[in-house]
Amino acid sequence: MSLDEVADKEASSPEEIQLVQSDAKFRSFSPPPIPIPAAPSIGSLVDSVSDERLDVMASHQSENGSISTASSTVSSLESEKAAYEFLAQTPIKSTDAHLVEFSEAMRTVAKALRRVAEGKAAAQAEVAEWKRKYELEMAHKQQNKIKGCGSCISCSSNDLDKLASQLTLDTAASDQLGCCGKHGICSHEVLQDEVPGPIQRPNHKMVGRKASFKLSWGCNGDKNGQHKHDFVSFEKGDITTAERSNKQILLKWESQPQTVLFITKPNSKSVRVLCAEMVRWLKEHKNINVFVEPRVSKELLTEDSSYNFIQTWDNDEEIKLLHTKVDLIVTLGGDGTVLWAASLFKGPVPPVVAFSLGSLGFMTPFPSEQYRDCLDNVLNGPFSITLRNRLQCHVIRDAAKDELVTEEPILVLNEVTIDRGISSYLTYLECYCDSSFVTCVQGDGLIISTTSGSTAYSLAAGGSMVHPQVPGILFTPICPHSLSFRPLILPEYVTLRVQVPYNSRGSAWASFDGKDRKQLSPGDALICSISPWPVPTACLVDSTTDFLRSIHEGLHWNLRKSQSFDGPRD
Ligand SMILES: NC(=O)c1ccc[n+]([C@@H]2O[C@H](COP(=O)([O-])OP(=O)(O)OC[C@H]3O[C@@H](n4cnc5c(N)ncnc54)[C@H](O)[C@@H]3O)[C@@H](O)[C@H]2O)c1
Ligand SMILES: Nc1ncnc2c1ncn2[C@@H]1O[C@H](COP(=O)(O)OP(=O)(O)OP(=O)(O)O)[C@@H](O)[C@H]1O
Repeated sequence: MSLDEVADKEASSPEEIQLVQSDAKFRSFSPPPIPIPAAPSIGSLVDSVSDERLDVMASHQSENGSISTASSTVSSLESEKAAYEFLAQTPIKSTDAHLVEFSEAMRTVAKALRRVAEGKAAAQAEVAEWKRKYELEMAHKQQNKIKGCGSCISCSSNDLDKLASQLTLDTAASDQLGCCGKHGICSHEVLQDEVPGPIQRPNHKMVGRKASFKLSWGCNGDKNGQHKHDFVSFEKGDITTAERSNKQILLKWESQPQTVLFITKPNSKSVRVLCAEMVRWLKEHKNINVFVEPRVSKELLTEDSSYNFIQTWDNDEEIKLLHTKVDLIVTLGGDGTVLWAASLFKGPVPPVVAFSLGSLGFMTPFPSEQYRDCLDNVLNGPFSITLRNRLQCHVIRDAAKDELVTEEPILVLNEVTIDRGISSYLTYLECYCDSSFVTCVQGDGLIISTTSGSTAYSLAAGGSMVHPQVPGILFTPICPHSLSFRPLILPEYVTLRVQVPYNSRGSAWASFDGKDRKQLSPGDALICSISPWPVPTACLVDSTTDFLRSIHEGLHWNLRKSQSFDGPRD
């Protein structure tokens, strides 16, 4: 008699039959099978009930409040009846235990596979970064072989080799150690004599060599200050802060900038008019080559065919090469236009001069009415910049964890938001920082923000405002359903992993600078770290003055009428 037959015999009520049948069905699908002999005697049947099964039964009994009953049931197992009763009454519970055990084992395997996939993404990012460093170094050496370091008087080739060999640090700043490493950062590394553009328009003027520039770090506004990478000295075993990190960064052209890219807010008449005026002024008064977006090119040419000097692009491949052609980006719009401009560059970004034609303008300090003076100052240089870090975000799909190539990383200047989308359930997210568990988010979602983005969505969700030059990553919950979930600011060198657990009730949605919603299903993860490609934005005055001005004027930060002198005093 098979176990099912035994059970069938004992199960007399329809409910019991159902239970026993479903148990049999489960058993046939359950991968770790309960050892069941084909035609057992009652003795072997009892023997075949594993220790685990007894444990389950014992715990089942103790759960029901009678440990003593459990032991008496164990002893009575020796009787046939008790065995049948046990099988009839507990099959689902015991099989469930196996199923739970099995599914937990599967989850562990899945987790391990996902970790591998995530490690792969991080490794790919690292490999890309090392490749870039290597290519920069090779290009740099090549250039030096050809013509030496003409622009940096005090740099010798020995220094160069020494500096090149120091290219071991991970930070974006240290990446840029080059022939000007002692005194600043040279842009030679990203310059090319010839631009391998895929499609050259016949009537378009070829864009010349990109202008080179140098970055230097001033100290407390001292514009002649020197750039140093070592913020900490530990001579003679004593740790001291050698340099303050909050230095103003200056950009000084070493050759005249020749090409400007315009990025403009769509559907705005005032922007269109201003763009047409600025483009003509730059061409006629500064002899600058101008690139515009295809939409703007159409608009300008429809308006006046004499704009035939402007250049544009036809496809994404050409966008990828823009950074090799463009010396400067001019944006006309609000913060959203700066975000849009940054999103076009998946690698290095030329300096951005942002004119304010929006309502807030945290990242758009230049007044559009004075564009001539502003552009004159920037084209002549030197000018202060804010080096705004971006976050690179990799989405790791649970379903694609075995595939070699993961989805392209997405770069954000403000933040990546993981929220509940249209779902009305709480978002449930597991968060890790490097390999340490951070927390589980249960609420509307989570914002992982750059310090530039600290005044945007993160601020609205209760995060702190942080000077954009501070190297950090903000970790800000959105409406957490917990009283103690305060926002965090983490150091810029960490890698964050946000995972939708398998037992989440629904999907989460990731959006990048408020765009490109991507669904994250249970098992999917998002990995974020600081990108090696910051966005250098030109300052009207300097980084700190511009930042404070934007929070005063844009947000009316801490605006309160002053208390009058007239009243009680100490
Ligand atoms: N509740 C909120 O505050 C909320 C909600 C969704 C998105 N956002 C923000 O909107 C950004 C997208 O901007 P958009 O212009 O494309 O969308 P949008 O047109 O909806 O404008 C969003 C507003 O955020 C401001 N803003 C953008 N970046 C900022 C920054 N770094 N500092 C201060 N203010 C900033 C813009 O000036 C604008 O007023 C997202 O990155 C996100 O930070 C905010
Ligand atoms: N060149 C562009 N192409 C496509 N979309 C753009 C472009 N520039 C800006 N946008 C989009 O247009 C929207 C509005 O832009 P922006 O924030 O600059 O203007 P605004 O809303 O008038 O300014 P503010 O937000 O300061 O009031 C943003 O969502 C942005 O992504």
